[in-house]
Amino acid sequence: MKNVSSLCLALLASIGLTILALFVGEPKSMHEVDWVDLTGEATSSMMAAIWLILLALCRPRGRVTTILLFGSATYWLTTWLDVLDEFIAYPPHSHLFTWLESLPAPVSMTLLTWGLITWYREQQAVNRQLKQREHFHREHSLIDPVTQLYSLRYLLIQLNREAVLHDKREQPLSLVMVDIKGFAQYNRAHGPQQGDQALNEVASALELALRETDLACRYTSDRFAILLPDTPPHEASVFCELIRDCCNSALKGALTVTTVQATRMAGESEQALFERLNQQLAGAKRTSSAVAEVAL
Ligand SMILES: Nc1nc2c(ncn2[C@@H]2O[C@H](COP(=O)(O)OP(=O)(O)OP(=O)(O)O)[C@@H](O)[C@H]2O)c(=O)[nH]1
Repeated sequence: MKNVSSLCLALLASIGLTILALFVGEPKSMHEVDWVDLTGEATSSMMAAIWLILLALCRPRGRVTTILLFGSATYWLTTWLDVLDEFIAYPPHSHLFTWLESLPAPVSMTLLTWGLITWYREQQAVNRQLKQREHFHREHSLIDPVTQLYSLRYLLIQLNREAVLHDKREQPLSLVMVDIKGFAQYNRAHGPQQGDQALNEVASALELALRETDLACRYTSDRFAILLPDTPPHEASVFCELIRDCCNSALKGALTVTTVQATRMAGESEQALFERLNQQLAGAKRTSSAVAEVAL
């Protein structure tokens, strides 16, 4: 059990104080006991004991917990002395128990206040850390870990922005899609590390071929998408061929890519645009397989 030593210490202190009280004072007779007072003080003491146990059980070890445990243990001991006071009469010349009942109370309150302030500061630091971690995660989920290109999520954010400009200012907006042919088989034959290397070669080729305003992202496993803002269809078509040649020469004949391009129509949704590109890609792959079969 966490913080069990603090609980044992508090219990030992209460036993010690009880023995000392019995040693110094005289037990009161039953008719001297003020039962209303006793009920109030016993309830306070019980609640203080529950706070102490809960703190010991719930809090992890550390500076804040130590301060809070000391504070609440001291508070519980003062309430315990109040309960004892109901059963034991101290001699008028002995001030020890008067002091013990009065002095630790402000000390315990000061400790508890200090502990709560430190707890608040600790929580603020934890919140800051969590925020930073969440920000880091959000930033990095926009980057594909294998190719270091942007992820599809980032491309969609940018596509949304560009689509607004496209609709408002009638600036043409095109997209190119690149797909590596037979990548699954290449992966099986050469292993995933070689597969990763091929993906990185395509990514580097894309980065070299891109203009400053273009944006390449990893669309899915062996598929890449390139956003070409302010690019009309005929320019996109030239760019599409250029990208295909760049990727093929980067892959040095080990693999080849299929590329297709589409220009966004006014008001066309991102989903419809990608659907059009994927259909074009499927058509292009079918044609190239048919050509390959004829060649064989
Ligand atoms: N090395 C590697 N392989 C991946 C990664 N992500 C997905 N893959 C693999 O890429 C392959 C993609 O398979 P397909 O979509 O069938 O692609 P393909 O074999 O090129 O098929 P076609 O595109 O129709 O020619 C699967 O075998 C995936 O396991 C990755 O990050 N690294």
